[in-house]
Amino acid sequence: MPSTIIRREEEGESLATVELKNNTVIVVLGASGDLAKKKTFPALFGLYRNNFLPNNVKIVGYARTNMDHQEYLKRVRSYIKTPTQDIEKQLDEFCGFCSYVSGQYDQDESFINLRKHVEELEAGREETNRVFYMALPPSVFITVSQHLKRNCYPEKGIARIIVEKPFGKDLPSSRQLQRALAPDWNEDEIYRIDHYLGKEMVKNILILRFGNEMIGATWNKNHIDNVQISFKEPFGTEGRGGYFDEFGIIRDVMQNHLLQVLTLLTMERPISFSAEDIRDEKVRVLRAMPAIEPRNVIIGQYGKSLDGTKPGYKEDDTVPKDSRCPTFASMVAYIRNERWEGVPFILKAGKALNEQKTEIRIQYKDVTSGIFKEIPRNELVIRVQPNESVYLKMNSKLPGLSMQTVVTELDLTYRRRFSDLKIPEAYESLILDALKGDHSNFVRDDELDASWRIFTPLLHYLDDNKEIIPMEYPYGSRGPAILDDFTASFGYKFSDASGYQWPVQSVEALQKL
Ligand SMILES: NC(=O)C1=CN([C@@H]2O[C@H](COP(=O)(O)OP(=O)(O)OC[C@H]3O[C@@H](n4cnc5c(N)ncnc54)[C@H](OP(=O)(O)O)[C@@H]3O)[C@@H](O)[C@H]2O)C=CC1
Ligand SMILES: O=C1O[C@H](COP(=O)(O)O)[C@@H](O)[C@H](O)[C@H]1O
Repeated sequence: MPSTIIRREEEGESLATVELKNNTVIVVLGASGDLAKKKTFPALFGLYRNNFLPNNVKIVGYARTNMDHQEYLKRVRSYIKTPTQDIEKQLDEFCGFCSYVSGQYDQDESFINLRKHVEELEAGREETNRVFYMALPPSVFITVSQHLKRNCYPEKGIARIIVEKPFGKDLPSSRQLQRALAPDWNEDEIYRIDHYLGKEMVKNILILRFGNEMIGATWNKNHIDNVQISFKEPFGTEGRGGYFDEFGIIRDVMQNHLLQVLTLLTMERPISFSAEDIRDEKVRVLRAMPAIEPRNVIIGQYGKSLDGTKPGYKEDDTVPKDSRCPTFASMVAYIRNERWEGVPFILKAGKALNEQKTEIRIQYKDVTSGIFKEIPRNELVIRVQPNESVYLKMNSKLPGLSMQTVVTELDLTYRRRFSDLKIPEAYESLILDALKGDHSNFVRDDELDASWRIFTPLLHYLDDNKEIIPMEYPYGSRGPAILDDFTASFGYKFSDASGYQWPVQSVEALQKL
């Protein structure tokens, strides 16, 4: 009987989009690391619990750490934390198909050893599909991908390689990485993860835009004054200072996560929801964005909290005492096309701020003046996390006999709107996409190139000009003091909205204002 792979090829099915339902081994390289612990294994377990892993799947961990099978399983169990206690049986089943191989990242013998182990697990299978998940530091991406190709590439099945960011530090290093991967892995086999593309509300952007005439019709420079995309974390780089100092907030979250969000917000309607149609439109809009100009950027670095209880960035032992690394940045991107000419897209990202929040705020233009003395602008807010929601801030008449206006909102708060809500973790959704052969939520090579082109001149400018020192902001604040003037200078109007409170307000209290 011919293998299903051969049949599929004969029938003209592209192997790139084949769903791996059977005969699959997933190898997690870097299985002892932080990413594997926090994201990869919990996501694999989440997929298993929901019956989304291929039938009879095997999961192999690979890392340098020496440990025996039992010790490894103990680790895997400790990685998986769920609030319910009823998972013990499922955890036992999950561990039943997990195993571990220890080896080096730069030695053929180690990878030959890995192959032998995988082959034992595959014994009796006609088709041998292998998914390699690189939960590894970028310094070993290339050597590992080369060793995998040489020693572990399946002869009778589909191979896929999932690569984690960072994909380089600038345009030249990203291209170098691309050139190193390209001879061994074709673009169809590579899945570059940007985990923001797996987030529920980020995946919702195209539906909100293209599935609602009301939103679609106003989605342009004629109606939208400015857009803010904000990423805020209430904790510093504690424990990760060594890694972070080499990258900084712009490379860590802006060039990738926030730019991906911006791209989905601004691309034109794709011909279909297929991966290539979506990615073609994303590349087109990225190519219409000029490089970020340094004069449209502010950078900051957190110092001690005002009450002195939280340490400043440079107090971390792994951070150089004279570090100029930005832990906060805000910058403005523009798009030179008919739809967006002149609209500022304000990106803001920071660590050690006052709250945890990722949101998109679309601020509409002022209504024609005349009948209103002062009336706030409409804002459409897409709250990516936490408390996923979409709300449209709008003006309404205050109930009663007067003609007083009040800011209120059309509110789609997910946890109130949907019962039995379970929002999948971004990594669950992305690993499932990779198993399904769906590249829509992964970064294509030309997309990566276009995104680095937008950021590289700024990054080099900041790296080279040693006299540029980030502005200090206190741990736990909203960022550098200049921030509000900066956003206001690009047209953002902050409206205190006369005591606006969400979710409910008393009419009587508002009448007294
Ligand atoms: N469904 C839901 O979950 C809803 C929740 N709400 C909640 O109601 C509250 C108010 O919401 P909303 O009006 O949208 O948001 P906010 O008033 O909290 O913030 C509006 C924007 O203004 C910025 N900002 C805050 N203070 C200033 C300032 N002094 N000068 C200039 N800019 C400033 C914020 O930036 P920055 O982030 O940098 O501080 C943010 O981008 C929030 O807590 C929101 O979460 C409202 C509606 C629905
Ligand atoms: O990629 C990264 O993202 C996280 C934030 O991810 P989130 O899903 O919690 O929003 C960030 O903390 C980290 O510095 C960065 O490398």
